[in-house]
Amino acid sequence: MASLNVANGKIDVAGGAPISVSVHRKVFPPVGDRAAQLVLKDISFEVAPRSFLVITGPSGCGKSTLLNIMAGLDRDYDGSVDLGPARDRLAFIFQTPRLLPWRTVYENISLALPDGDPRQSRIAAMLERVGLGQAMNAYPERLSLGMQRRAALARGFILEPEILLMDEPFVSLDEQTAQSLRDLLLELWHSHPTTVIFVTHDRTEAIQLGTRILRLAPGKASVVQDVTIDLTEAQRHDRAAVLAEQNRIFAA
Ligand SMILES: Nc1ncnc2c1ncn2[C@@H]1O[C@H](COP(=O)(O)OP(=O)(O)OP(=O)(O)O)[C@@H](O)[C@H]1O
Repeated sequence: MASLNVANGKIDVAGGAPISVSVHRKVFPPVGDRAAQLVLKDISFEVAPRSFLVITGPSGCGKSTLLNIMAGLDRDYDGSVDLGPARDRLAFIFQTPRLLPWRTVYENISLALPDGDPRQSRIAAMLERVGLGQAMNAYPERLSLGMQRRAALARGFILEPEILLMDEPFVSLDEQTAQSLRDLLLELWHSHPTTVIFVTHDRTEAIQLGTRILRLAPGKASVVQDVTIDLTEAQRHDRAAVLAEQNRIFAA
């Protein structure tokens, strides 16, 4: 298994097989009066194991479509995705937390695992870790959206995935709650190293989280920018450093 070394706040990634993505064309067929739409064209990239790739760009540029293709949820495209041996250890955290309302928080996490799986014994600790120790026997309707998203993080990380796909998981939260969830995600990622592919339209979030950013643009159907983010953990929490990086990247 690859190792993750955290030294001086920087993350060095080593070992494992990269993910390889090559989408020649993704076209949505015509719907009603709407003509067929070319959404993705000639997109090829590799993702290093244990890296944190952010796919960003404005609404409608094709971020979710690309993520769904990578997840195998959309197979109607021209191209190929090779997740390597990690393909069997994949988790997906969606924009909506997707908790079953008739199950407690604990049961929602438990249902993600087979009966008798040794990871079942780690659920309570994981819920403590994400700040839901007091809420594990509550039903989702009693939780705030931020707490539901903590539960979704717990359900994703309890699987100990090799690949974690996340589609705008912190959207529609107030900034303080979103920031606390971003901090939690980075903590979980450091202690449970995995390849993360994270979709967001939020440029600040992209820079705070990613080790690399792929930017899509509306109407282009392809990657317009592919940049490495080389910030320390301290810099990721420093507004001025994030803003400077934001100007460097997105002004280009
Ligand atoms: N099932 C579908 N059928 C037809 N068109 C679709 C379908 N899903 C997405 N599209 C269109 O494809 C384009 C890209 O959509 P996609 O959801 O991938 O964008 P996005 O960048 O993730 O946007 P957002 O941030 O708003 O979720 C949009 O124009 C959208 O309307």
